[in-house]
Amino acid sequence: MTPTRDNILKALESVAHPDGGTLVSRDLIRALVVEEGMVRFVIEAEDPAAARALEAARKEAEATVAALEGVTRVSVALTAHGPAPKAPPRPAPSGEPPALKIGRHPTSQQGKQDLPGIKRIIAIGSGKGGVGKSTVSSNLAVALAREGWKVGLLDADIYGPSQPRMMGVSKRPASPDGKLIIPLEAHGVIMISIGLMMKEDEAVIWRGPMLMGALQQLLTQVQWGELDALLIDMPPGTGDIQLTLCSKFNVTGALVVSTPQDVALLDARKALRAFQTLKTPVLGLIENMSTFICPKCGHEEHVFGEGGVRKEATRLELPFLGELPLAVDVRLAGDGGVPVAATDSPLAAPYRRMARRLIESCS
Ligand SMILES: Nc1ncnc2c1ncn2[C@@H]1O[C@H](COP(=O)(O)OP(=O)(O)OP(=O)(O)O)[C@@H](O)[C@H]1O
Repeated sequence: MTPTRDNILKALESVAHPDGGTLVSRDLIRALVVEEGMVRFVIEAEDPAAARALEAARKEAEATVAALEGVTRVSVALTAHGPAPKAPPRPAPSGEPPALKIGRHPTSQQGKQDLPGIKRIIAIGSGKGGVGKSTVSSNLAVALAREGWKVGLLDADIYGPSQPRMMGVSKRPASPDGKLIIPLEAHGVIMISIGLMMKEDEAVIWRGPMLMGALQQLLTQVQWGELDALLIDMPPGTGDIQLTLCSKFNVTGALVVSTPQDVALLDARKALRAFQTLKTPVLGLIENMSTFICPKCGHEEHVFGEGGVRKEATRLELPFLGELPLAVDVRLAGDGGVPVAATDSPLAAPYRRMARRLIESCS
């Protein structure tokens, strides 16, 4: 059997850290590479002293992996990423926001972190890309704000941050002291996007630890103020952002968006399972692109199938928050920077209903 990344990490869950927990639970395994039978990885300690204390754990990790079926060679290195106390960060010049510390590992936390002043953190995820997760996030944020909630929206979709376009903002957020980031406001929603924090031509290949550091900064360094809910537009699929968010922060719950199409539902199940594994309650399933009503003749077509997400919610005994139609005006509104939920269009109604259902279920 060829060893996989997953079964190596599983095996490493048994290797204890001298200060409690394991190498895996403390998130110290980096750069795990599996090439046929050859396995290489790094155990990254806080500082050189901690690295020395981990030598026995390194040997145990090596032996544990070497004992796995299919492993022919193992190489485990110990590194320390904080060789000397760092100088305090220089404030960014002239009110510029601090650069996201790409490459920085998240500051370790004991237990899950609350965000002061924020009553609820709600992750909006999907299994598959392109099912409308960002469209739903912006419209739901606006609809909740119209219902009287103070709402924040964090666009954490590093693969394609679309909230600046959908919410109609493009300004780089300011930071008078170079540390706290002042969020922007659009359509009654306080927002920040990972896209607004990066220079336009900055091509970044994000690795897990980089993402985690950047996400942690956006959650903790943005001056969110008092919020009834902070909605987080997650990248599609399951990955490091989901893992960091749900394991390091007290996430109230997750909403999962899917189209009724079978393939999208299959992926949505994976996202649901991942949230459940991370012990994050699923607050509801949302069906996007449920039905298409021809604006010319009024004919209704179930382009991606009918009622699939509702059925799935019933099957899994999870709340179903509603169906959202596929409509050209929803796309045009999003492309134009004014979510349809912020307008008087009849298409705002399903988002309003969804917002009311969510508020009800939270009270
Ligand atoms: N209900 C809808 N009616 C019409 N167009 C829609 C609807 N929902 C989403 N779209 C359009 O589909 C495209 C993809 O939507 P969106 O970016 O919200 O999806 P996503 O799941 O966030 O995608 P990604 O995987 O890129 O993050 C966008 O052009 C959006 O305007």
